[in-house]
Amino acid sequence: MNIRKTIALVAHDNRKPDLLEWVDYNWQSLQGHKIICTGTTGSLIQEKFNQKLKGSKEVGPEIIRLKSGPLGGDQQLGSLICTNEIDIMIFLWDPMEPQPHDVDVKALERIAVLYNIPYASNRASADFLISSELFKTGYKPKLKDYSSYINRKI
Ligand SMILES: O=C(CO)COP(=O)(O)O
Repeated sequence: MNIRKTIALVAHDNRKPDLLEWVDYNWQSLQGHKIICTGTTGSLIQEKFNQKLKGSKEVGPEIIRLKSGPLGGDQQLGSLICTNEIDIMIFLWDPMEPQPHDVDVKALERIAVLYNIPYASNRASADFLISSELFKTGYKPKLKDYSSYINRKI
């Protein structure tokens, strides 16, 4: 990944206030990067940047909104991870409430682990991630070699 990173930001409804507070605190560190969100999270983060930059000449980060999570947004995000288009994911999922698309959530988490992208699922991890020296530099996650699986005899 380059210095300019593509960062996925996603939160379930009960965790959106947490994520917005985190963005509010870290918005300057997010400037210059590209942000990809599921639909509703993306609208709220866009609003947050509009608020932060109101009356300033500075422009906010590019924010791309996918579909809302339950409507396929998690799957779209997983697909972007498979094609190496996401460098980092911060996904504050709700540990207290089942979601209609729990299977999609699980699939997204699995793909994030499979592709070894830095992934934070709570605020403390997100804090460590954004304050890491590696956040400011290029970094290449090491990928496991799956060639023996791909070339297996069937
Ligand atoms: O459900 C989500 C992630 O699983 C988030 O979707 P929204 O950002 O559209 O609320």
